[in-house]
Amino acid sequence: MGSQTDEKIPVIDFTEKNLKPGSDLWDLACKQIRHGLEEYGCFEAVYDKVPTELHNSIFSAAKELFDLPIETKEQKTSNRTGANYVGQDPFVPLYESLGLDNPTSFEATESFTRIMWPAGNDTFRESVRSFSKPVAELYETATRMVFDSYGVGRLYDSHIESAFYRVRFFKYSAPKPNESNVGMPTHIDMTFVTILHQHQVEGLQIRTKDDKYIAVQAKPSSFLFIAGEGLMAWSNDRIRVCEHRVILKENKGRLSLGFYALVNGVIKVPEELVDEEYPLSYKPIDYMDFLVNFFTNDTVNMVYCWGAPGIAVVELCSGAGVLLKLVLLPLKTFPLLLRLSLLLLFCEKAWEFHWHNLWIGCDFTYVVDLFHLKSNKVP
Ligand SMILES: O=C(O)CCC(=O)C(=O)O
Ligand SMILES: [Fe+2]
Repeated sequence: MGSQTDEKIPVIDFTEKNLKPGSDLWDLACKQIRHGLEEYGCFEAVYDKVPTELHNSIFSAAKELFDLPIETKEQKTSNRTGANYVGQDPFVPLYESLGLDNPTSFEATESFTRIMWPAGNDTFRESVRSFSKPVAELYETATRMVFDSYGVGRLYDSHIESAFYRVRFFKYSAPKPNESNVGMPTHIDMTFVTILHQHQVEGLQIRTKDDKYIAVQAKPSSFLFIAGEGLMAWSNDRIRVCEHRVILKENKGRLSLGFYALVNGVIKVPEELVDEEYPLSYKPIDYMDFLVNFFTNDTVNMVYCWGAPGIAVVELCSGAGVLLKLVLLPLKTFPLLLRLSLLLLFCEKAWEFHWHNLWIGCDFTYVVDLFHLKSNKVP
């Protein structure tokens, strides 16, 4: 299960000067994007508005941020849900991450920077802003193409007006000998769209429909546009939500960035996307409410697995937008009574969350029904 494949994700060249709405090149790119999103939940954008110097400066900024003491990184920086620091987590021991809201705004980046560095850090602030502006433009152009490709360009302006952006910095430490090299297990993002940008050390992998993984190369000009649950719901399930993971094969530490596009409003399936083949699948979703509910309900859902050599505990909530966590613990850690109560808790949660397609393999790799928008589904 989960072997690698040489299949290729569609690559769209955004450096092409003639890529203008209405041109043949634009129409072709729209088709390729739609194919990428429907088949893989993603496509790769080649983009030159983040030159190598900027690529290097944003990752130096990321490094400087992660080098701060944990207590500094743990401070509250935003009133929005899901921007908080995640780290020192036994479920994802190699992983650390931190979100910065409104990364194109001077005020927001200055306020974040002053919380982290009370004496100020103009280089950090300006690196974040200079990186986020062109990436926001990339998001906007690519999203216009997505809307055009479904014939709903009329809805594009209002969508962009309600967009809300966040940058999330990711850091992975190199696995120690005998430690798992899973940086982040397979999951989906609760964003509308995430644009991922890697630095030097590869690790990002995309899960295909037939349960193979495509490794995404780390190049300064490469940005991976991945569909979160929001875009999947908006498209009435035509677009596949992108399942992805991070595996650290190079035995080196790794930095990466996520540009999150969220929606400050209601996601509603456009009427053009409802037909006999795709009957309406989602009720309107107040997206911020959906995130707030998810994170504040403090859902700790455990999946318990009997049998040697261990016990798998999957927790479905964390502040990072990380939706799935896995840990292996020796069976002897759990006395019989605790095992029984975990099993009961699991059955109850499985029922509550409609995990229809849950299974756990004997090697403790697993797939849980990952989706969180179940309560918004039209029955
Ligand atoms: O590190 C990466 O490239 C991706 C991280 C990720 O998918 C996540 O934290 O949701
Ligand atoms: Fe992710």
